[in-house]
Amino acid sequence: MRRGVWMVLTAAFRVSPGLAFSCLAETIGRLLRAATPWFLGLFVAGAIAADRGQMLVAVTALVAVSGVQNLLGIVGTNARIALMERVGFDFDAKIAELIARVPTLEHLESPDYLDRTQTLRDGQGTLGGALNMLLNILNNLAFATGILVVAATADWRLLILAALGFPRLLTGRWTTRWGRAAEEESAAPSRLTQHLVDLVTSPYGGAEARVFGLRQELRHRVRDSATAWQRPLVRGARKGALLSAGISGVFFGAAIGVLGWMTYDALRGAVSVAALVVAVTAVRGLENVSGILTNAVQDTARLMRNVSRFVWLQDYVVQTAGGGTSEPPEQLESGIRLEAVRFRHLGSDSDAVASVDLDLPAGSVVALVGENGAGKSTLVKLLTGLYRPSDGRILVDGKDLAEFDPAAWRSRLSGAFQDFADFELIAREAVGLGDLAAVDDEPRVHQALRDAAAEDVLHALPNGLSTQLGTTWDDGVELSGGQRQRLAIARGLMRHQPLLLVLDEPTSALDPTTEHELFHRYANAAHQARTTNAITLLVTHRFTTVRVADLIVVMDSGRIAEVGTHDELVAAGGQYAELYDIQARAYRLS
Ligand SMILES: Nc1ncnc2c1ncn2[C@@H]1O[C@H](COP(=O)(O)OP(=O)(O)OP(=O)(O)O)[C@@H](O)[C@H]1O
Repeated sequence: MRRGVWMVLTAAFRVSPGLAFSCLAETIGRLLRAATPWFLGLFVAGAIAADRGQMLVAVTALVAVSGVQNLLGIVGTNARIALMERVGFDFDAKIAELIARVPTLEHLESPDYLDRTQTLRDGQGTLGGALNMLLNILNNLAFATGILVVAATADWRLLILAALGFPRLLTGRWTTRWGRAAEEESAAPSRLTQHLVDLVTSPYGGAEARVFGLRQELRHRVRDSATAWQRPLVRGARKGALLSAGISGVFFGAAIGVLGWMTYDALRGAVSVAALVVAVTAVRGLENVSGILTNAVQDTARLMRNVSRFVWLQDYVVQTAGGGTSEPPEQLESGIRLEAVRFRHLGSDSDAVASVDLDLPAGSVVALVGENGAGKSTLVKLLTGLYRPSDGRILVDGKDLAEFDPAAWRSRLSGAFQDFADFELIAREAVGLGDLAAVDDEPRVHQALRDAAAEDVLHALPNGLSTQLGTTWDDGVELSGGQRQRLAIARGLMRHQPLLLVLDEPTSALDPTTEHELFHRYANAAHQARTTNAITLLVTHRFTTVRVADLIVVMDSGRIAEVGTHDELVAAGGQYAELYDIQARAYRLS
């Protein structure tokens, strides 16, 4: 809890010390407001004693308190709004930075992680809101403390009234529990109402509703589910209101008793009239004290819920962000070797990659084939450092991949993936981002487009490389799935001389002939550029496109089923030969 509060406070003072101090103006204003009964008492005492000086001082103080409190309120509120926004942005930036700092991808596939980060992202504003809550708590506590001090100095009996509000503090928990139970009870009907409303208002559902004459029926169902949704909430709110009214009744009953007792003492001269005036004017404030404390407890719990998600993300990043510090080699000497590499996805009960031993020689073109779910993409993610092996080692020129700085290793990779990112930027950037340093280098971008056989995509763009992609933007154009994929491939070919070029089914949206042609291009380019000793790894489940690879690796259920050249594997008559034959025949038939 302390860490959360400290985090919000330090963020506020770091983002803008001036605004952070200005927020305290509101708190001072609340303290002044709490002192109002005391000045009123001073005024009445002056009036009784016919002390004009005291009356003047008291009136001046009352007017000043009211004016200054308003002024401080305005300064504080404006500062609070500006600061909330800035703290919110500061946390947004931190969340994005923290998420990006995790070098692997496993977390992005974990339901628990996704649930938590989704809530965190949904509630990004609420981290700015956490500051708001903190300031509310501070201001309200300042008022409560002020009014308690004023009451205690006026007459001890007023503290009985303050104490009588405390049942509210205890019953606050019941109200929260009722509220939560009501929310749970109404969650399903609420979703149903939303679903029915969507059905009626969406073009597809709307069409069926009309064709099948369901409009009347759906209207009744919406009404019934909306009633079922609201009923528990209304019931919960009514119970809470009744309880609160009961506590207020007890409080005001006691207040009448205490004030009557004090009036009796005042008539006897045992209590000053000033104290009586303070008591009368402080009653309302004293009733609020318990409400303020109840809210403070509830707001603190909400604040901690918001901040604790951020603290969780920070801790998670610290736990997972480890990695080596070594630099990868400039050029591969022997290649990459996998030794008994095993990987299991979080929450899965079987290995996606099971004890794989494999040599990828430097300078080779390797094709990784296998049926859906064989483990190809998982192996690629292990090689690119996006997953860490559950067991075993990946050696790059004999050195464990885990020893390399993850960012340095990734800077020496290049590739295109089946789940490619769809950058809605101008075309030059959408390709050039493959090598950030060359993002504005048009000749390089053109070369990458040529290498990816994507020149024809460029011809389809009205403003060439300056065309905005994505129709949600002004003058943006929409490309087909295949065109977008070719731009992604071009992006993957931007980086010069990577140590490992991975093409993980980047051609899945293309027809087999184009894929075949593209792979020939890559293989030729890789063979010509052998001086760099880079490994080109092409992943596909189309066996017919991989003949030219130096090495074909067949995966099956997470294991290496076969390794060899096309001729060797065909001669072996195993899985590759069989599947190659089936696919080649199907291809010839089509
Ligand atoms: N995020 C994940 N969580 C749990 N299991 C996963 C996850 N991703 C993949 N798997 C499982 O791991 C196994 C290997 O998947 P992988 O994506 O590596 O296969 P693949 O050979 O690339 O398949 P495809 O050709 O369909 O792309 C499959 O059984 C798959 O269901």
